[in-house]
Amino acid sequence: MGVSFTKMHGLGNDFIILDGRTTPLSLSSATLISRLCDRRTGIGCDQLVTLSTPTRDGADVLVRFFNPDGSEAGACGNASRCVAALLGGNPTLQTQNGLLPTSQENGLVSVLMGKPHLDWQAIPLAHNCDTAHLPLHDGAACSMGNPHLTLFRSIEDAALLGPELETDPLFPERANIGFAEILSPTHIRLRVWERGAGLTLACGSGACAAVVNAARRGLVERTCRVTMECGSLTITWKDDGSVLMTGPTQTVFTGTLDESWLAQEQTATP
Ligand SMILES: N[C@@H](CCC[C@H](N)C(=O)O)C(=O)O
Repeated sequence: MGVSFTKMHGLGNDFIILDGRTTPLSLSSATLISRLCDRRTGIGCDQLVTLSTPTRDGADVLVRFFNPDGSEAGACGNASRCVAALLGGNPTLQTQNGLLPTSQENGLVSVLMGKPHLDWQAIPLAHNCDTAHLPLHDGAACSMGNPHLTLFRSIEDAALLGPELETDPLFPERANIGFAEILSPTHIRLRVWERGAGLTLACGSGACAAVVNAARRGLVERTCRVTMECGSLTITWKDDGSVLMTGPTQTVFTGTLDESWLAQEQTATP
């Protein structure tokens, strides 16, 4: 019997969601993940997401996020919102970055992404830097459970500068690179070169990081609309320090993975 999956997206940031809560999945190979994410020979997505039985009190589901290069990410904002929409109700998600409460209202899905990590060791950076004014294109860095650099410059620079900055030695775990244009004190236009995925149409944690990094520098207020290629998220950096992200999600289709893929899992070399 094949494995069923759901294809979803949040503002064009698209995901394969594999639900292993009833039938546990053995998805250990980075090679297989890359093959599934491939848009020509696999299903195709920006991130592959697995659901399993939670291990922490108060969580409804354990969620893991994988990039097309096979690497695992500690956070994925848009996928978190898609999982909440898929499960319905207001599930609490167990992630590498802790428990994330979710809510749904008027067709929009919110995730409380937790508090950004602003100190250089937690992002992590390779050495001590003023994380709001990095000596790298005058960017600002923070972690939303995954590392983000935000540069306040044209979104047109993303394809050119993103690849080399993702692997800059300043980021020992690589980084997601956001290009943010400040349109007004409550509106940012953003494009993100994602670690392990390249240019995507939207990045939820990148939108949170852009608002946090811009607000730290006094460029925007703590609630902002962040517009990406296919629409906008509303981000609020709350007074208690946590970041709330709200926006639309869409289920595209459900399907069943051909059994031959499971044989690949047995033979694929990580
Ligand atoms: N698209 C995501 C972020 C996915 C993970 C990222 N590429 C990483 O490696 O940290 C989002 O919506 O946050």
